[in-house]
Amino acid sequence: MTVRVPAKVNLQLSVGPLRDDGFHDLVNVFQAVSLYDEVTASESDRVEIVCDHADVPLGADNLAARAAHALAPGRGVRLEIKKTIPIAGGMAGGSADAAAALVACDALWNLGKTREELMEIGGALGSDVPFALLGGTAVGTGKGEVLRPMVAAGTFHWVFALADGGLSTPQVYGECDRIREATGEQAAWPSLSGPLARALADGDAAALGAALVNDLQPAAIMLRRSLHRTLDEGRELGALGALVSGSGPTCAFLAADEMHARELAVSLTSCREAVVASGPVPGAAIV
Ligand SMILES: C[C@](O)(CO)[C@H](O)COP(=O)(O)OP(=O)(O)OC[C@H]1O[C@@H](n2ccc(N)nc2=O)[C@H](O)[C@@H]1O
Ligand SMILES: Nc1ncnc2c1ncn2[C@@H]1O[C@H](COP(=O)(O)OP(=O)(O)OP(=O)(O)O)[C@@H](O)[C@H]1O
Repeated sequence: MTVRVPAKVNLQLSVGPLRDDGFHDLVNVFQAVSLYDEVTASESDRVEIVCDHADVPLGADNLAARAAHALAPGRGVRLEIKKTIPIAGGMAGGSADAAAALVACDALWNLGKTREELMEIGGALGSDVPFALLGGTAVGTGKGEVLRPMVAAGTFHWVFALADGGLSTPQVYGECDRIREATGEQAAWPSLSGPLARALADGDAAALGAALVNDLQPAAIMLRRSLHRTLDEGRELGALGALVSGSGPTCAFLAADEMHARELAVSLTSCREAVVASGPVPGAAIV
């Protein structure tokens, strides 16, 4: 049972005040993009993780293993993960694998859960997991797990500048809080950007590029200064919009069309690798 699952980019990541449970209330506009991991589930007497990437943990802390356990505690499965989504890159790779494992195990074990039921289980594993099951373009509130699909016309063309090494998501949120405290900035209650929603509905890449926003960006740059140069380089090369993806360190650039995306990708020099992708695409699905 093989499931293909997309990465995400955050088009609007507005971070509200820190809650008592250690999470922040968000307005989080996700778009699923055509960079995919694949998870294959097969019968086994224990939970067993195999992965083609050395940086991914193979124990019970692997998000795919946690997903299998959440679906049917004590039941065995072999989960083979093929990674393309950067690890700790701000594109929800681990969450994507958890979503894929939920879909693959549900099918392998004939559990017949609805997508909504899987999203509910996924939400307890990580804030980004429900969106990896839904795909498309959607706005997440709460921790990011309460999702409402958004209208997006046409296809948007992206370039992702992949960095060496990752950034820890809790550390980036913590740095965001630290900066706010140091500057005396009060975290505003977040709301969906009207210009962003209109740009999506109109399929207007230039307007979307101008509306992209990520409140975690200053924190990610503080922890990885080189991101500033990468973002500047993309803007100088004519990107319609440039921002850190989620908690980083991947940088996302919006291009005018497919050709523009390819040109941008080959011209970027201040990153390990630049890849092109388009969105929106569907969420985790059996292939
Ligand atoms: C940065 C984003 O990727 C944007 O989509 C997400 O907000 C993070 O989602 P995720 O990786 O699934 O994160 P989780 O595993 O749920 O949470 C990891 C840690 O990130 C911080 N966190 C996450 C989500 C949220 N709304 N507020 C937070 O402060 C918390 O410190 C939490 O302990
Ligand atoms: N299947 C998995 N793939 C990648 N990382 C995993 C997986 N399971 C657990 N992890 C752990 O989770 C950490 C974060 O990985 P992940 O790739 O999900 O980060 P991310 O893309 O920045 O997440 P997000 O965008 O949701 O904040 C890794 O450093 C790794 O130790």
